[in-house]
Amino acid sequence: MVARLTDGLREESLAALPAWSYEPGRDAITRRFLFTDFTEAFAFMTRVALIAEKADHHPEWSNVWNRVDILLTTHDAGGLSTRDLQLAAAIDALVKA
Ligand SMILES: C[C@H](O)[C@H](O)[C@H]1CNC2=NC(N)=NC(=O)C2=N1
Repeated sequence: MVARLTDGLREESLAALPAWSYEPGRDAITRRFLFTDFTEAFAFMTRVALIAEKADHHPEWSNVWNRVDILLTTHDAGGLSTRDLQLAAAIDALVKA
């Protein structure tokens, strides 16, 4: 099983993911994505879903029209792990492309 990140490692790793916010209450990271409309938002969610399923690591998320809110944490570890950092980086790459 993957381990929760230590405080030091978490701070260091999150410096590489500046678009994400740390949520201490959940030991999670969150990011809001805004698109032009629902079609664009849902297309993004579909791409994230395929990546998440392949990695067997899934976001907690919600969608309202053009907005997608994503929270990443590792349930098996009880907090943030390297699996969340990897998924966050892959999601960032999707919106940068
Ligand atoms: C059995 C399966 O591998 C686990 O339940 C996976 C699935 N997706 C997961 N996603 C997230 N975010 N955290 C997990 O601990 C997790 N565990």
